[in-house]
Amino acid sequence: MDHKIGSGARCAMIGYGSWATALAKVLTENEPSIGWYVRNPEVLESLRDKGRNPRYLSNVRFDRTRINPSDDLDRVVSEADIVILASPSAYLKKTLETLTVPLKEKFVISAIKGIVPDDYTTVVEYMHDHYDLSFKQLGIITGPSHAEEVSLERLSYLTVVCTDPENSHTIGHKFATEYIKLSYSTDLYGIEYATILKNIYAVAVGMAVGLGYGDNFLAVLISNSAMEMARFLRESYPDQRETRASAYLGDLLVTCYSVYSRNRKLGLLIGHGCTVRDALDEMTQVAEGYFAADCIRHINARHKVQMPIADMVYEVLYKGVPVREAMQELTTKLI
Ligand SMILES: NC(=O)C1=CN([C@@H]2O[C@H](COP(=O)(O)OP(=O)(O)OC[C@H]3O[C@@H](n4cnc5c(N)ncnc54)[C@H](OP(=O)(O)O)[C@@H]3O)[C@@H](O)[C@H]2O)C=CC1
Ligand SMILES: O=C(CO)COP(=O)(O)O
Repeated sequence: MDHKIGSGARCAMIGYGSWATALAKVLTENEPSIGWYVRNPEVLESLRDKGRNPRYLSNVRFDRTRINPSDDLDRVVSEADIVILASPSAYLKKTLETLTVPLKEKFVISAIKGIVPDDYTTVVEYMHDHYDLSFKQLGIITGPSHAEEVSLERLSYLTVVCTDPENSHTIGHKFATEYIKLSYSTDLYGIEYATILKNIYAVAVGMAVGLGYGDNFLAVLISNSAMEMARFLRESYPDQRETRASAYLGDLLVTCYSVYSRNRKLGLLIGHGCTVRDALDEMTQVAEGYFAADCIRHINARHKVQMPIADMVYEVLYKGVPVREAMQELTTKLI
């Protein structure tokens, strides 16, 4: 396979949470038809009969002639050229467990912002290692983009990352609408880790807000988070990259500030005094930062990058350190 994507390449969405639903909406603005793997019978029936996902972003109405929802993963994948992974990272393995057809001839795009737990690898690394895919047939779609705003057609920027810029542009054209603008990059490693780290920092910001810290401190916490992210990328995988671009800094900012952010909400609940267990139980959507805090700690044991903010989040989430004490200690390490 030469890994060149043709403009007529057919897309399949894997997952039916809020991000999968938002991306499917965007794709169907341009694509005559997309495949869609939906495991949940209630969601499947509703998408087929009413063109609506009853569980996530139920405000979105799909043109039913443009979606092909199915609970047959093999069929959905067989009929596609581009497979878009959009389930939470923690359920990726479970989501793909019924797949028996090979992915070797496909282009696989991750829309996931998390680490595969237990494996301690990013989604791109996981697909490369376990499905024998070349990095040339793997990509990312990301950016500061809450599903809720995308569903309301509020202007958002997405970045497509592939090793081959021509492939990025072919994919990007499929997502370009009046309310979605595209950027492109080849920094697979840096952007994927940025999407993971920003979730941990948003948990830290939520904690600080919940504890009663003000805007002045939040600005310091977020600017230090941006530096910590850049330091991790520089020291773990040096490359020419502009970490102030929207796929890095922009995504960090939106996740730290937006009321839609699930990671910020998790931190907020803990800052307000919930136990970690109660806060997780309270969440109705996935906060990837919870899993990422543990995974990054594990991965960073190799790189030994100074990460006081990620360490603080880990200590609170996994070691039972009281959040007020941990945040107080962190304040002595920020500049
Ligand atoms: N939401 C957003 O704005 C954005 C999200 N992302 C990323 O997209 C990815 C998906 O997140 P998002 O769509 O928001 O998640 P949601 O919380 O909206 O949806 C979670 C999905 O996971 C499924 N799920 C829950 N528990 C299990 C389980 N035990 N086994 C299998 N599947 C399960 C849910 O199915 P069910 O309802 O049946 O339980 C649902 O389809 C994440 O990596 C996130 O970081 C990226 C950009 C923006
Ligand atoms: O990645 C996101 C926005 O760009 C979504 O962040 P949350 O998962 O914290 O809601």
